[in-house]
Amino acid sequence: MPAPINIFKQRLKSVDPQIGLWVALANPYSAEVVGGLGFDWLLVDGEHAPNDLPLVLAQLQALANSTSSPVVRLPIGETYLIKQMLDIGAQTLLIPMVESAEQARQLVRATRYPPDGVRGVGAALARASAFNRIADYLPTANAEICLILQIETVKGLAAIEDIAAVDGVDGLFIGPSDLAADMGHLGNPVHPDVRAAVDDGLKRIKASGKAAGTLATTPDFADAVLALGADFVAVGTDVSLLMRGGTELLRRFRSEGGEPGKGGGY
Ligand SMILES: O=C(O)C(=O)C[C@H](O)[C@@H](O)CO
Repeated sequence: MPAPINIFKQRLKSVDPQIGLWVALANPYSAEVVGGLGFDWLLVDGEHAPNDLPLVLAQLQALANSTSSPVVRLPIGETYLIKQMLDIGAQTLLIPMVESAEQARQLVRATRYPPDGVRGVGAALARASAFNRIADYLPTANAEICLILQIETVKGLAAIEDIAAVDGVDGLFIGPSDLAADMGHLGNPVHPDVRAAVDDGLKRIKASGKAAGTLATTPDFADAVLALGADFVAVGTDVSLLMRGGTELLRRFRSEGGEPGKGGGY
């Protein structure tokens, strides 16, 4: 029996875009709630949500029966973290702040077993191999790993073609918030200059033959990048859904209710 098929990776080859949701409440119960909504993918955020390895594991377990594909974002692209996330069963990783082809090559090697890479062999202990019940996990795991690298600085934008050309990189994700900050528009991911840079970056990623994705902070933003041909787009976050829904509900009964966050949507 081989490693589990990575549905998210497979769907990147289809013409239909994958619509996702950012999951940042850092809780397996709420992850299970959104896991039943029907999004194509759910981003378990290990960078900006208070997620540690055990909590990411609990959310992967909570999503085990969901039709949504879990994508796990690491706080940083460190080899040991990649090893740990793959061993607990993550098959699609999002790595922030990538700015060069050399960095991309190192990240690819961290996701692959030798001789293609340096992933440590611990499958006998790992959820990823169903605790060694998947007899052919080791020879089949590499092919089911999907590596998405984040482009979210001006330097990263300039290196898109070099990064996309690295074998083993399956997609590039443009991070509008950090890109806006690096462009001098902190807190305004929908600034016209940022929007133009995101759109141009997505077009270049597509032209490179790799999958292009982003987090659209407003519905208009989502419509625009989907029209450009983006392959995987997160269209909201669990945190903002809770904040916006709670704010609007309270305002229904109490006029002094607060305002949903203005930080660029979500
Ligand atoms: O830079 C971005 O935008 C992203 O990488 C997504 C954000 O980090 C996400 O956490 C929402 O703020």
